[in-house]
Amino acid sequence: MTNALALIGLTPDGTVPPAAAALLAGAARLGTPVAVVVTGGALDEPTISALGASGARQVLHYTADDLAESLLTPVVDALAAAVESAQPSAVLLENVIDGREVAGRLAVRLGSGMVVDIVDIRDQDGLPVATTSVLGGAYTVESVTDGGPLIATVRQGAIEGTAAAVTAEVISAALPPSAMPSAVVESSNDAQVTSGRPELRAATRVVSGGRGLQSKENFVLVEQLADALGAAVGASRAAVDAGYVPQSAQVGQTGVTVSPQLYVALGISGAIQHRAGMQTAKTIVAINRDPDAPIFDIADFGIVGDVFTVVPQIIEKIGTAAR
Ligand SMILES: Cc1cc2nc3c(=O)[nH]c(=O)nc-3n(C[C@H](O)[C@H](O)[C@H](O)COP(=O)(O)OP(=O)(O)OC[C@H]3O[C@@H](n4cnc5c(N)ncnc54)[C@H](O)[C@@H]3O)c2cc1C
Repeated sequence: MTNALALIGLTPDGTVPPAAAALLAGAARLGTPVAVVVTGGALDEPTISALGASGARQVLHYTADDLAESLLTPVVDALAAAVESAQPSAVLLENVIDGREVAGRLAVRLGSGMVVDIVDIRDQDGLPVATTSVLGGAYTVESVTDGGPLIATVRQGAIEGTAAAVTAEVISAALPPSAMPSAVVESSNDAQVTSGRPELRAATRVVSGGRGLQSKENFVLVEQLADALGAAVGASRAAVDAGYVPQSAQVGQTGVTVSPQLYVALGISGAIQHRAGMQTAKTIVAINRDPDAPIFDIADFGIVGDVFTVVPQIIEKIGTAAR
């Protein structure tokens, strides 16, 4: 059986991130799931167990002395070494900035095909077939590669299910200093986390607000519903441009792409550029006072009404149900 690699970037405190399960589930559809982990030091037992619990049959663990200083180059080196030893049919990475950069550099090194932001992956007669959702979700595209492994970045939340839990076999190797040119990190500061809410891209529930909220003060209603649901807060570009929320919350073509289990759109018309970032959500709920708003074309549940009347009632009901 062929191997399929999943690059697992550990969290700053050394634990296995939630995204690992989806990457390994995708890899398991193609063959034997193999996790590739790059660290500056040893891997501890809980991390190895967690990788096995997420389905990694094998863990290819590379240590790199210059990992903290060399911007991503050691990770590309590690994946190139892993591809050489495991001869996989595919390499899956998270669709985040680092993941896309590593994927691109690896594809150039290997002369392989690369697809970004895939929403599904399957095996067809031993060939990995990756699916992307394009043009605002109006079309799906299936891609294969005709040489080398398929390199793909996977949209968070898009691949459902998990690989069977196993006991992972660990193979460790030290990476020699990279022969490739690399940018060098001279100093860095941790970003301040100012919210206890889930991170937007990885959230299983997202509540987004649009121009229909009418002001920054009113946008608190979106945050209240998000908190009642344990959801992340998103926004349309019109809401961002109007200054209701920072740009980091923008969902859509020029913002972030999300694929949560639940997406609630409040006072959002559903322009194609917004849909491009949320159309693959599993369940879409829209509240809009215009019955002809295009968001209702893709909503699973729609409420025609004023957000300032409907949303407080929903929050109240959620509170009652929780009591
Ligand atoms: C190149 C390009 C890239 C873009 N990228 C993005 C992107 O990444 N993300 C994005 O979102 N947009 C993007 N846009 C903008 C996009 O075209 C729309 O302009 C934007 O999505 C509209 O935001 P909105 O739905 O909040 O506002 P509107 O279109 O103004 O809709 C507001 C909605 O709120 C409803 N409403 C008003 N008051 C209430 C109320 N009290 N209760 C209930 N409903 C109410 C109205 O009926 C209306 O449907 C992009 C545009 C371009 C050209």
